[in-house]
Amino acid sequence: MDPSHIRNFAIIAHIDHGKSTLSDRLLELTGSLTSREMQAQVLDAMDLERERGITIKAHTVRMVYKAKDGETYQLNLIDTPGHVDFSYEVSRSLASCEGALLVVDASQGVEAQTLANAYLAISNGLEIIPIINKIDLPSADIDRTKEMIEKSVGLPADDAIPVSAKTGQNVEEILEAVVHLLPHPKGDADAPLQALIFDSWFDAYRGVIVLARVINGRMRKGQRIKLMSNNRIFDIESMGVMTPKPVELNELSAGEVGFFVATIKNVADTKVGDTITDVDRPCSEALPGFEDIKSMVFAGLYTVDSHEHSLLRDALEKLRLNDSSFNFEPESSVALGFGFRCGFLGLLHLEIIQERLEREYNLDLITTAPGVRYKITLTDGSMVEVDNPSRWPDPSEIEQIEEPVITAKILTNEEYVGGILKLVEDKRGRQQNFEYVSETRVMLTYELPLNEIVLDFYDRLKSVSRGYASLDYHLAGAWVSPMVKMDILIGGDPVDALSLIVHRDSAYERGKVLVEKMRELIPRQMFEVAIQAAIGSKIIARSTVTAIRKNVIAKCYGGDISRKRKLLDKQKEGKKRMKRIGKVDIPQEAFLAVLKVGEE
Ligand SMILES: Nc1nc2c(ncn2[C@@H]2O[C@H](COP(=O)(O)OP(=O)(O)OP(=O)(O)O)[C@@H](O)[C@H]2O)c(=O)[nH]1
Repeated sequence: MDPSHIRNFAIIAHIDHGKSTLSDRLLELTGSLTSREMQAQVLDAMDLERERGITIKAHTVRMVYKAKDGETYQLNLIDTPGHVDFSYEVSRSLASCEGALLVVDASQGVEAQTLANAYLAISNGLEIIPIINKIDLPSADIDRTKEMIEKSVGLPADDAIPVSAKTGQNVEEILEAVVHLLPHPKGDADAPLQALIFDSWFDAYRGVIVLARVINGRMRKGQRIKLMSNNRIFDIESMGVMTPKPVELNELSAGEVGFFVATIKNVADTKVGDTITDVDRPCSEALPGFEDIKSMVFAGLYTVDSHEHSLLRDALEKLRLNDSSFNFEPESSVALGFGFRCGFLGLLHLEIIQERLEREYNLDLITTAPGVRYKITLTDGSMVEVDNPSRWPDPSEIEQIEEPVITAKILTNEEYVGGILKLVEDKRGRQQNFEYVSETRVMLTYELPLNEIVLDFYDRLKSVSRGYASLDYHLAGAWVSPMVKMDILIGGDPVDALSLIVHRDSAYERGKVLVEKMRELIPRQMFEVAIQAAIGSKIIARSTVTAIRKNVIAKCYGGDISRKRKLLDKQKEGKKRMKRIGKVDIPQEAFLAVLKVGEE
């Protein structure tokens, strides 16, 4: 199609501001969907996405729109994931667009991810149309929202379009604005092929499916293509667009967006951000902005039942086919047996993988405390990267430790600033900026060690702000910090899976709270159990689970048999979620108790 009649755009928003609802409404208006098909929100296809109300994978839909000027346009809506863990994917989806709709909830106003996403769009050179959504709500305040868009995002808001994605009010105006305000793509269809991969996944029936934006040249069925980051060569077997149903095509040319299936076996070969070119007539250089995304958060995954270990490996392999940003390698623990050390983009990513393993593969899992990767310079001058406490070098061999640091932007109401400042100081944060973005809203910019964020930061931020704070972060560098390895001993034996890396100055406090928490979580046994926290050979905290005196069944003395049965069943149920370590049964929660340490 003639590029002057193509518009490629994304919808960006803070979580829950109505991106999916608006996308559905646009599809409906352009006749891409009948209202019968609208029952479920189609863009959030996976069950898990729907249940959690978040969009995990980016998708793209082609719509055909007959505008009021009588012309017919091809509108490609590129859906972007909304969460910080996936910000690289967001930035690549944006790089395949010329414009973006910035959706802001009129009752909430601008939030941290509104800003983060708006800045990503601006830095990718996109034209932005502000959309003020949810105007049907009684608490909607259009003027205030406009003011926030101008003041904090720095975009003119006079032309912002007030809509209700729920009732459909004013939504058609958005389509007109897309056609008239957003620039059309400018590629050259006769140049050598240059296309950007902005998503890929594994489909059980079709193999690896890649979403790409053709920047220059043409992509054709049967074409032999090369991926520029790894020089791998594949043949395009089929291609097309989602409408949102897949429709096969023979060609996509400069400016267009679509999917293709090639002879690709492994989704890890198709890296988001990579450039596709033609083998016989290659382009001279790759598109800018390619990054190999690295895991930021690491945790061990083990099955409660050690016989299920190979099932876990199969499940991880299958999940990895679909998600190249997640990786794993075998590890073993004296306490937990054989398991896997896994790397994730962030905490939400970890939770998603863990939940899918439990739900789709029916596995009962133990996750060890999530941590980060440290760069350690040893006294002999060599350097190692350590993300697993069990590989922590002997302190006498450590010269210097560097920990990853993020820049966090927290947007909140004035009245919660006090509580949040205390929290970020507690978490070793260093203030970079403190700024009023409106009369009552404050934007705090802090540098914080990532290690402190993966523990319990989100939950505590939510509780000190009663939910009125939003957070966005990106990796900013590293600090040299005196980190130490803290071991937990149960009944005198160190439990390797409970070890964690903490800052030296908070080790005592952490240790104290942790052994106390563990004491509450570990059920009483027939004997006394000591719980100790230690740094090296030095015990820094201790608590004791006292022994049970009576047999539980004795309580049912004289009772009828069904009560006794019930009690035994209940005990069995309890046992299932326990892991026996040495002589002691430790419940699953105890392994995550380290996460709760910061809570009052
Ligand atoms: N009253 C009202 N509710 C809306 C409107 N638009 C969306 N909602 C509701 O707001 C909630 C969030 O909407 P979604 O469309 O799922 O939000 P989202 O931004 O896609 O969320 P993520 O995919 O999680 O980023 C849902 O309960 C919607 O029904 C609107 O115009 N008015």
